Amino acid sequence: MYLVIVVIVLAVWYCLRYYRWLKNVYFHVEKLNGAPRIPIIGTEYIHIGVPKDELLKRFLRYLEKYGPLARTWNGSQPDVHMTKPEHLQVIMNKYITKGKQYESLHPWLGQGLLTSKGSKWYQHRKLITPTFHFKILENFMPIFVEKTKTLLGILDSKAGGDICNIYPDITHCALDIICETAMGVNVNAMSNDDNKYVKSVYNISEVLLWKALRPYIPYFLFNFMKQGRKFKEALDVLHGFSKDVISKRKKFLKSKINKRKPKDEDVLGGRKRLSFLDMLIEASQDGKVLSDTDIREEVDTFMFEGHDTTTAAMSWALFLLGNHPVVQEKVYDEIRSVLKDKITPTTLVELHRLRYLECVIKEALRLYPSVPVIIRDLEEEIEIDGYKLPPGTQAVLHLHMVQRSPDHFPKPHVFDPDRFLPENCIGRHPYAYVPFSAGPRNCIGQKFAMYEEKTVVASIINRYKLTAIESMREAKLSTDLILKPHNGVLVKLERRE
Ligand code: HEM
Repeated sequence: MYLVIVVIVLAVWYCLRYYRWLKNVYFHVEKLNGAPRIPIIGTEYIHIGVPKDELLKRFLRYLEKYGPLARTWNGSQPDVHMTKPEHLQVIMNKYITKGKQYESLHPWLGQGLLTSKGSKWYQHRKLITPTFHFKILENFMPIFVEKTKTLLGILDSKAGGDICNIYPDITHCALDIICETAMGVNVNAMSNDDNKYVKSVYNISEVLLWKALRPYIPYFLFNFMKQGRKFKEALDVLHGFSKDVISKRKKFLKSKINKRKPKDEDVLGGRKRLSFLDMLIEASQDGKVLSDTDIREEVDTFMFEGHDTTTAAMSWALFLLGNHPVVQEKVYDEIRSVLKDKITPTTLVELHRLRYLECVIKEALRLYPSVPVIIRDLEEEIEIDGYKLPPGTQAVLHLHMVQRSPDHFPKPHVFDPDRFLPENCIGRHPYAYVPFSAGPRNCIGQKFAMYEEKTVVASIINRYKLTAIESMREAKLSTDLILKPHNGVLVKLERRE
């Protein structure tokens, strides 16, 4: 008898919930175009069996068919895909809570800047913003230069020979740069990519993508699977490493304060500049403002956001230059006129004078944005293009599609750095080009990224003539967590002198 009552109550409760969902969510979202929804799995079937290098292409076709505002269903959860600058402008400014899909990053990054929300995000963003001031970034120039010179040494051994893939070398260089600037430690990824920390960064990114493509696997099951165990192993190494660095750094900085007259050389492992970690420890006021966990989460976030993104951006820029010899020579001429006989740029003034190179880097980020998609949680109802989107909808903002819109970029698939000459930007919609996002949650590291990219790319073009092996048409796009060239960057390198 009791069982019958329980079943009836549950059935009524379920029917009411279902009715509410139909009325408040389903009927509104179904007004948008999209593939037919199947109960329980929604439209997830559209990704099943699609290889990694086909995912983005397939989805672009979906958006071409159903866009500019299209819907998919992740079970009963609606995702609305937006492809116009006007959509991005509204969402990026009004909604600052990240989409539910970012939850897979929580075990690694916790509540760091990228993933946190509400007042915690706001306070941390306010606290951390000054550490990205260009005056502070200027102190990182010697690190960019030192790592770039090591990279050139590695590329020298590949020049004049067979076809080589420079993507792994660029990745190691970016990792060395971010480890030293974020934590003040050298992991020597360029000389030893067998390093446990470096390997764990690769492993965790790989597993995160694997899991993102399988939202139907619950976490309790995932933890017992091979991929789940690999994730846990990598996580232990990464957290262990950053905790260890933080505690050593704290002790060191404390002992420095206690010394009456610290020598300059003591400040940072023989260097005067401070790493992001040192600045966070200073701002933490002995745990009153930032706890040790807060600090670790922010440092891990810099590690995650600050190396794969710049690697992809530098690699795509080099790939495009390798495909466009006339543009490459124009960049080379500019570099020679700014650097004269120097191997690498060493000051911000020199970087600012590399204006045409900046246009190249911007155009590369237009065609191949490192972060092709951003997701926001619509916490309140919104009306967009005449459609009512209920609270809880995930707004999926397709930067790569917006940036290839013929309405804003004539011949959008053609590589043309002149689009970014100041006179050609006049009148362009401010949200037609947003590789670093826009609004309150834009990329805090965009200046850092631009300085790093300019230093590395200028130095490579200054030393070698690059010929790309794959054309733009041939190159396959791999949507790991970021947009990468599926086969790496295959080139022939020829020393210029
Ligand atoms: C070419 C290189 C880069 C690109 C294209 C890029 C792009 C982006 C984008 C699109 C976002 C917004 C993500 C979202 O809303 O989901 C973002 C956020 C962020 N980026 Fe970058 N990024 C780059 C480099 C960097 C670097 C070098 C750092 C740090 C050293 C960094 C740190 C961050 C952080 C902390 C956030 C979160 C900011 C917040 O929510 O307040 N990024 N980035």
